[in-house]
Amino acid sequence: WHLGALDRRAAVRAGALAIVPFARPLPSFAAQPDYAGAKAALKDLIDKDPEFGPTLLRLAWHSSGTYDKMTKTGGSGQGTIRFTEELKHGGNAGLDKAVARVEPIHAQFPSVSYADLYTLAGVTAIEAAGGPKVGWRAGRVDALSPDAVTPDGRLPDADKGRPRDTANHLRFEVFYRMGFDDREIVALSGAHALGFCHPDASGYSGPWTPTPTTLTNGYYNLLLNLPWTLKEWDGPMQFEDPSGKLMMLPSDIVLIQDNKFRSYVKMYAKDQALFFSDFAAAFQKLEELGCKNLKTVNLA
Ligand code: HEM
Repeated sequence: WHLGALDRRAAVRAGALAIVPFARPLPSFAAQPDYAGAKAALKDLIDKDPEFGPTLLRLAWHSSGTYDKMTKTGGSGQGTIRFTEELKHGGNAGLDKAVARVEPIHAQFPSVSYADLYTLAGVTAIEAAGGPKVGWRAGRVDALSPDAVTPDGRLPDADKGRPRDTANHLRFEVFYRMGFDDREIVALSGAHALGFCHPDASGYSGPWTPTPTTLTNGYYNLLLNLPWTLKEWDGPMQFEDPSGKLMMLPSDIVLIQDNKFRSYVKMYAKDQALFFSDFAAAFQKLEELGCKNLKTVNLA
């Protein structure tokens, strides 16, 4: 069915343009979600409370760290960590507070999905802590019901008993399941340069480094150079430095007990730039596991 030029003009005059078959689809006037605005609001939240930055980073990681490459389930893509069903998973203790503090930002930018917002919070926190710029792409679509929540047990436990069991857990049950290798496990663990363990969340206590709001390769240097001993207390098994102020989880200490992990710890302890570039690549991979059709957007 083809209209000649004259018929086409007649059709336009008759107001029938929309049914002319060769008319192009009308451009969409729906506003692009304001990702830059959302990022600025997240940055503002962190600037006002720098110790909350690491908690947001942990939120981003736990929202992504449920991915299973075999079944292609889990991952950050559907924003499911906001559901009580997922927040009550053992590993997510304390993250209800982080979800609650992101809520007003979602209310301010409702067209940015929760899934995008949580991962954006992670990369914003890394940058705010002086870390590398991590690539971030938009387009995650929130699940509307908790049906997409994956079973509890996909996030790492900090202690599986013997060091070899903890190492096997990190490798086979958690990080290889997501598609990471040993080098990436050690690079990602460097995030523990930031933040604290909270007795009312995980039960563990204290910061890993003396500068918990600044990302450096200090975590690796402390692991290698301090004499870590068992902390004597009523809480779960953790290690402390001679001052008693810094801590390591059994899953951190495993990174110097296992020879393969240890070689990467040494590598990053010597070279902060290499840590930053490996960390940025691994974190972008993490936050995009299982996500489809992501697109680069302007964040400036
Ligand atoms: C290797 C396995 C890991 C284990 C067993 C582990 C375990 C933990 C535990 C028990 C806490 C304390 C939570 C609390 O009490 O508030 C914590 C905090 C944290 N984790 Fe991990 N983690 C692991 C890997 C990672 C990764 C891959 C990242 C990010 C790339 C990460 C980032 C953080 C951050 C930033 C905090 C501090 C949170 C805060 O200050 O509120 N962790 N982790």
